[in-house]
Amino acid sequence: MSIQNLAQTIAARKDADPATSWTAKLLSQPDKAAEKFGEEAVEAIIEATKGNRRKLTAEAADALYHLLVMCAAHDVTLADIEAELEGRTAQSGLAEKASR
Ligand SMILES: N=c1c2ncn([C@@H]3O[C@H](COP(=O)(O)OP(=O)(O)OP(=O)(O)O)[C@@H](O)[C@H]3O)c2ncn1[C@@H]1O[C@H](COP(=O)(O)O)[C@@H](O)[C@H]1O
Repeated sequence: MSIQNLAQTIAARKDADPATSWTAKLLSQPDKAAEKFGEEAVEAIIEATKGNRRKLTAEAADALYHLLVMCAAHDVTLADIEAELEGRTAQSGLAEKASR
């Protein structure tokens, strides 16, 4: 699944029943969403330091999913994040030209 499709799926869970959807449950509990992102990020770090590529891939997917849920719980969308990244690309381009 693409990150864009995952973000869309998460956004669509805002009106879902927290009893049947883990995503809806986290969206209704922003602090829990943040806690889960922290846990998954630490698990990804552990696998990275162990050099376990397969487990790092799985933990990175968990961390990415929970990062998007945490952001969605605060109405920060993937488009917002992409716009932030785009702004940095433009800035670094300017900095590169200025340093020439
Ligand atoms: N990508 C995910 C995803 N990744 C992880 N999880 C859930 O996150 C929960 C917590 O993960 P953990 O790794 O902590 O699970 P755990 O059982 O505690 O295991 P460990 O901590 O021991 O590793 C589990 O219930 C997982 O199923 C996810 N739940 C949903 N999605 C996506 O979200 C969509 C919507 O799903 P619902 O949440 O069911 O609406 C799905 O179609 C998926 O695309």
